Amino acid sequence: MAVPKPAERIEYIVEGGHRLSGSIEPSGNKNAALPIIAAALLTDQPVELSNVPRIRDVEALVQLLSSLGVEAEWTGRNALRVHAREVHPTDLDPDLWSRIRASILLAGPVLARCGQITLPPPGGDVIGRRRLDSHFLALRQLGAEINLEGVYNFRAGKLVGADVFLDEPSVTATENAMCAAAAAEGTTVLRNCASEPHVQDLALFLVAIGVRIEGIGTNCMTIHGGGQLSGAAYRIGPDHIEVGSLIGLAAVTNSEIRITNAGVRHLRSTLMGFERLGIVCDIDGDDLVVHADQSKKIVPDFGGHVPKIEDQPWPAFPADTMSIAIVTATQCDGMVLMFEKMFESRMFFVDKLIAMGARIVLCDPHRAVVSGPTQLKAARLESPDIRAGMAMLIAAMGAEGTSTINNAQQIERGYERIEERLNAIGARIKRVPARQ
Ligand SMILES: CC(=O)N[C@H]1[C@@H](OP(=O)(O)OP(=O)(O)OC[C@H]2O[C@@H](n3ccc(=O)[nH]c3=O)[C@H](O)[C@@H]2O)O[C@H](CO)[C@@H](O)[C@@H]1O
Ligand SMILES: C=C(OP(=O)(O)O)C(=O)O
Repeated sequence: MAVPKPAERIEYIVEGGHRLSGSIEPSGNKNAALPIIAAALLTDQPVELSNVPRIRDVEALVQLLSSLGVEAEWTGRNALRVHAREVHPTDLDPDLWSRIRASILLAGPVLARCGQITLPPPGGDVIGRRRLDSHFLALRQLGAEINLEGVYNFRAGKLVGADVFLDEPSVTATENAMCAAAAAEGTTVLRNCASEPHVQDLALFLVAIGVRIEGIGTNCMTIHGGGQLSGAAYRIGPDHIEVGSLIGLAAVTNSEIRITNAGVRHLRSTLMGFERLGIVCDIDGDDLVVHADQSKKIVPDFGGHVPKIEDQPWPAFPADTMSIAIVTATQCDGMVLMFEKMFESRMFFVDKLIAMGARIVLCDPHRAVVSGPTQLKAARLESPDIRAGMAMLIAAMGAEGTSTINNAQQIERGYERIEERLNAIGARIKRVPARQ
């Protein structure tokens, strides 16, 4: 699958009102695959990755690796071999580098490996200001000199371990710092760091190539750097955001589905969020079963007060599941406050749900009150970002009539062959090139 040029737009035509049934397995975690592929540059030995989601962001990162002179080849549908025998961080194509957020994840590994890299500002979802200050703060403390005039230039004669306190638990800043610390001489303590499942996955990958790390899964990691790094075979964990999306989808379409190999140990906050909406899943080994007969009654707070679902850094409810929870709440009985604390533009897509018949009051950029249930009606939609796009796809599948979702290539940045996989369990989605 080639990375789309910006003009290559995809449209989904979605027939609403069909129930789904059967089993579906989530893909590997996008936000784990990206830093792990980047971290494969820390070693000059081959790395074999499996369960790699074959999505647009990953394909774009693989292209970035090739532009650095790194061998990266698909050895199976979801298997990627990366061999960074050499890394040449020169003449980088700004267009390619600014297409995805994850390009910034190469800063730590390439700096560690080559002593310098000059990056164009990264791209990614337009969901509010996306500060990089925590990346700069951490890499500077590990010995990097950083010049930020126009492009971002990172240099380091030698990276040296340090006691780093992040100004916020930024996911990608933690990941960059972990990679730099893995190569830095001595011990690094990373305090106030992120601990999302993808951060843990990256840590386990670093361990697999020979880095000693304590505190994985907590907000304080100790990384013993500077050792010889090897190659490894590593399997990427399931995408808990995709699992959350499938729960929402099943609830909105009144479907019974089994989500296989769902990685249930990372789902507590997600399940708790959906339980507040009256959606209870059964855990069966590592599978999750969403039954069709959900009460979908919003559970009020003690004393009958309006409850809220709010996102926060891990282990709280994930920011990337918020849009999915909002569309799900439109089909639930009662009132709930959705509080998106992390991004200031992620909630604006609710105007599309309102146009479809949802009762939502957007109080400010961070808070929306949803009152349900309401029957959604088909509409012509446009996806602004990965998760809002998925939320629209869910809305369209639960709506009366046939909807069109334009800009659906955004959804494909994060979800692999989603129309094919959902059609296999009963959805009616047609994927077509967008009419210009
Ligand atoms: C490639 C990748 O991995 N992208 C993920 C990564 O982005 P990314 O690493 O860019 O996100 P960050 O963790 O840096 O921060 C996300 C936003 O939350 C804010 N913030 C963060 C921590 C905090 O305690 N308080 C706070 O308000 C930040 O200022 C920022 O606006 O993490 C985000 C938050 O889980 C996810 O939405 C993105 O999908
Ligand atoms: C915001 C997301 O991705 P990115 O950080 O790559 O833009 C996401 O995965 O929802």
